[in-house]
Amino acid sequence: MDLAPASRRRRRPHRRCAGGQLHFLHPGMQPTCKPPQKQQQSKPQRAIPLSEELKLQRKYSSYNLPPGSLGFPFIGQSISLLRALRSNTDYQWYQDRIKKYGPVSKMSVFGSPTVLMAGPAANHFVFSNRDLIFTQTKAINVLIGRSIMTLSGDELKQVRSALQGYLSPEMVTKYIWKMDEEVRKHIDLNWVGHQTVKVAPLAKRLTFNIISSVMFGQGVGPFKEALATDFEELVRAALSIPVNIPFTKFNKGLSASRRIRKLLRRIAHEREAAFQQGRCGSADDFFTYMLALRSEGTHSLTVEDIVDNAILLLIAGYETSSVLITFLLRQLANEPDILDKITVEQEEIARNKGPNDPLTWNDVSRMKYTWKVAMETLRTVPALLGSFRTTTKDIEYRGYHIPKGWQVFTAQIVTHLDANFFDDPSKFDPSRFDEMSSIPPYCFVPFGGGPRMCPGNEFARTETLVAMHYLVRQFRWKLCCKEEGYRKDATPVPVLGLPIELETRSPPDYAHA
Ligand code: HEM
Repeated sequence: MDLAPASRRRRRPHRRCAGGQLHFLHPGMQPTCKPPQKQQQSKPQRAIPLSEELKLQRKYSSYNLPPGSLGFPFIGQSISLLRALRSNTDYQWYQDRIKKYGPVSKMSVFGSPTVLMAGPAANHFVFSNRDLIFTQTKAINVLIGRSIMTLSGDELKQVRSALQGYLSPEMVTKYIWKMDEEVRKHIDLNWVGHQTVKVAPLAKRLTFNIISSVMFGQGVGPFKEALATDFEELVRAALSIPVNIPFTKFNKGLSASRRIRKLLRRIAHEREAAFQQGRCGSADDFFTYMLALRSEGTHSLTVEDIVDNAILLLIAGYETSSVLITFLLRQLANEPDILDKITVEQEEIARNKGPNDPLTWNDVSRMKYTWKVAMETLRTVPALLGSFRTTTKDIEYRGYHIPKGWQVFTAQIVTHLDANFFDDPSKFDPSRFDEMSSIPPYCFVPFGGGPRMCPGNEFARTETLVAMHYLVRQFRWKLCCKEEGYRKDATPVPVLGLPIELETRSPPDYAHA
């Protein structure tokens, strides 16, 4: 079976199905949860057939496994967790488990024995333990190839440092004008003159356009539409069962992956030639940046590897940021006072600029209040569920043994909504970020933490603030369906896509020239 171009080339580090998106895609911590107590280990449910459970008990007879049950073979707790995510009751689901078993419990999700860990100390452990690696779905491995997510050792260090460099504030300063240009174009085309718009798909389109314009420059111009559709297909397939039968999601994803790869490979080779002839500089696009680093000996990635990482970066970047923009707009529809304060901040920044001057890094650095509102949005609706890892050897956490090959999982929402760390946690209150130092480490983790913390956080902050600058100055909006809820798939999605009624606020004197 021809799975994918990437699959022919390389070994896969591991192929456990985690059933999630990029599960992708902070020190001196004292554990805040109580130590494990015998009475917390309530009677294990006898859902798993006796022989299986006996096998397991025999295999790990000398282990002190965490309390909890692995449930039915293969299914385990997957269905009940998925149901909780879909109905947006996952916080309660985690709380029920924590109440029953304590902050460390075993279960089985998405085909693997998994240890759920709760609390800031658990976050710290998962983010920084060297014996844990990113959990990957087989589908993601096949579709995306040998990206940073699958690397280890020196290769991982090299790629991580290259990607971090490309997404660093110094680089964002150089390409922020492209974000500005894409936001203005997007608003002119999709928002101006419309009475209602659907925010979720538009935000996705906007963040896709921004990241593809920053990473590939004009190279994808004529192919942008097709590329966006192919990426949608790829993301859908990343969550599917990896069986290559015609017309399945996975099969369509494979075809999309081949088309994306073909286009990006061509652009990469063109850039390689231009770079060798001194016709482009390292800040021009992602490929030239990576080729320039290679020529300095910083890494030794092939063009094929660079293409794999470009695909990963694009996927990691656009889905998550679009969730943040969508939920910011959703929140602001119900918070006129907060919206007014944001508008004042943005008008102040606009006052000293010409109508067509793009926003600069300095401008964005002054959008402090707007970013607090964005952080509060990420606290209450994290763009990613949390972090999944897989153990590379038997490990120990708080006296419990976790066997090699098991998954560990921490959910962001568990600390984000914990009243021990955030007063009145269900209240939307951006002022809690006035003093960042008042938030204990590893409690607010929308971008993860430790050595694998999101390298795209500055990129995400900048594009979100640029988008908010133009949207809040130009429009006011109301939710078409006041009670519209949201479900969590790989990322949170408003059930109807968040249709809003738009009202134009002021003459668009800063619209795209
Ligand atoms: C609001 C927007 C974003 C959020 C909330 C977010 C969140 C995260 C989180 C939580 C992780 C770590 C997951 C883990 O530890 O399991 C992560 C990793 C990652 N993110 Fe982001 N992210 C965002 C935007 C971006 C953007 C814009 C980019 C790129 C342009 C990006 C690129 C990456 C990459 C490459 C990784 C993997 C890092 C590694 O493997 O070491 N992210 N992200």
